[in-house]
Amino acid sequence: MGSSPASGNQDRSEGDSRPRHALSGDVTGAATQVDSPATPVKSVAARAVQLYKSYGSGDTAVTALDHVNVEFAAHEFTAIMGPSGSGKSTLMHTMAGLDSATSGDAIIGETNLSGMGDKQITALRRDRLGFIFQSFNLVPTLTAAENITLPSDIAGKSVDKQWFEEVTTRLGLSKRLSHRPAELSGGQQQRVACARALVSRPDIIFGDEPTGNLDSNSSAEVLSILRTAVDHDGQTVVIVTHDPRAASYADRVIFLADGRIVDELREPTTEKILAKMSSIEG
Ligand SMILES: Nc1ncnc2c1ncn2[C@@H]1O[C@H](COP(=O)(O)OP(=O)(O)OP(=O)(O)O)[C@@H](O)[C@H]1O
Repeated sequence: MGSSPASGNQDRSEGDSRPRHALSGDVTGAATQVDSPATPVKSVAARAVQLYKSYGSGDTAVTALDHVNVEFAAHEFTAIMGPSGSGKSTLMHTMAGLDSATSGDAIIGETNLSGMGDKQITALRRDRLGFIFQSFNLVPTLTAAENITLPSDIAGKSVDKQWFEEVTTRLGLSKRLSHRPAELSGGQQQRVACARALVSRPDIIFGDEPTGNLDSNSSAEVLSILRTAVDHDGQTVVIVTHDPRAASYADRVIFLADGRIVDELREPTTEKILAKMSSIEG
């Protein structure tokens, strides 16, 4: 890993032959979807319906999400961007069951999180979602291998050994599995967190600024891991990021401002993202 920094869409040449969506039956986007009657309908991994979140009350109330409607397609990589305070983290956290909405629906697959109790949401997060946080969130007393299998261990699910080996080899962790987080670099720790998210084959991986604490090489590695998971394994990935270069790895970027989705880009490049950001920020 790491010898050839991975690249986002801006570096994908016309002749780029990497499989974009390896699972048959999945389509890449609206442009390919419209004309062909043979194109299957894109399935939705998660959606927000009139999702509303406010903090505080009275004069000090803040609207973090203002009746957001959005779908996250299965087997796609989506990046959420927007100015500071626009509601990115709130959207991701309510979709991922880390925070509850004031009203509206956050739906994972066919499961509506709104109205679910804490225990059910905890189980859903554990069984069906993967998380990658800016601060890695590894357990310091456990080895890399133990951290990777922890969610499955807690859920009482057996880990597919072959898949564990494939993921850890692909992520360049084979020789680091007995190390504790303090013995690993930041980039290695985040690769452990990626392996932890991937190994249980969750319905969706949510990343909250997953490259926020990484240098550019490690960022490129992590983004390339996520890109490969989507292209090669049909994983669904949704990240929040401030970094246009990170967002350029996505299939689609949605832009938030003042708690609303104000724009989106498909096949984004860093340049196109920067242009949208500056028009949104005025
Ligand atoms: N716990 C909270 N209590 C009160 N207000 C909050 C809380 N969390 C978020 N907010 C407010 O909700 C709005 C959206 O916040 P959010 O963190 O979702 O934005 P963001 O786009 O992720 O911002 P950043 O890019 O700075 O992380 C902001 O106005 C913020 O101040």
